[in-house]
Amino acid sequence: MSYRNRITLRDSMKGIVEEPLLSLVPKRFDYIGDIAIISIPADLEAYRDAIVSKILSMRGNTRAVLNKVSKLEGERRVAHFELLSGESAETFHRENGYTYKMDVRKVFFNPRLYWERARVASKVLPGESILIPFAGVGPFVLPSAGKRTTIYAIEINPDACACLKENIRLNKLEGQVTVIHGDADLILSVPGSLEDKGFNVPENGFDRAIVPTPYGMDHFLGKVSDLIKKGGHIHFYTFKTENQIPELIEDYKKMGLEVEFYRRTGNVAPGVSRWVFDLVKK
Ligand SMILES: C[S@@+](CC[C@H](N)C(=O)[O-])C[C@H]1O[C@@H](n2cnc3c(N)ncnc32)[C@H](O)[C@@H]1O
Repeated sequence: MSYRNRITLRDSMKGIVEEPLLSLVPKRFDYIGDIAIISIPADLEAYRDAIVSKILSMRGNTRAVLNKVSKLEGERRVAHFELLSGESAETFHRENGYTYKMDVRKVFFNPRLYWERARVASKVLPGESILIPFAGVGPFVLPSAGKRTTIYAIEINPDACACLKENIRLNKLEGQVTVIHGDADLILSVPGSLEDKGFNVPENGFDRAIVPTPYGMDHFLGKVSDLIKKGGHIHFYTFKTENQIPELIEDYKKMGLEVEFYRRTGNVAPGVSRWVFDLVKK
């Protein structure tokens, strides 16, 4: 969860870091489990130890501090981190009632999306069969499986895949989730490959798909839509500027997908946001 107390990290560094450098101190940072994650600008190099000490004093059980030194990279969407304090980047994170084990340096996980994941899970109905490509360590998988559904999850990063399997076990959801390690784009392109890999594809299609699409993979929506039954739901994530949205809604309509709801779920670059579209197949 993000550190959102009234006293920000920047406030608490007043008197230690002087202006104009003080304005470079991030106001907020994230926690994944007991690991604090910050991005310290290069100009604050001389103050790194002081910043780490301050972070460690802010929450008693902080076991490690990681400095994010690159943006999310590659198809695995993993950033480079420096370990500024502590022994390892392995942690247990609690979100929406489920426990996630992960090594923050090897997998993608964004703790700021906890509310959005709870929102999507609240739409899931018992008995549904649900396709979740780009599953990561399972933050969309576990809450959906917890509703007595059948989940089919695909993930390309072997480390994320191993964590996902471990998290299914940790949360006692074995038997409800089939996990495939592989390229979802490739798997969905070859007819019959889902069945070959152990997925029990329902005759009329899946009831629902949750698609936390990586950047640049919007073409994936057509492939998913082909696998969803009429009246079924797709929660589709995409990166767009606000002025692209009206045209996108028209495109979805032309694909036979009704937009039931959409909203911004975070900013990723100046002017560009992550949006979610709740779509219904007509
Ligand atoms: C934006 S992250 C979302 C992860 C997870 N759903 C979450 O919300 O934390 C995208 C995930 O898709 C995986 N990925 C990227 N390309 C993929 C592909 N072609 N097939 C399957 N998984 C892929 C990445 O390894 C990463 O875990």
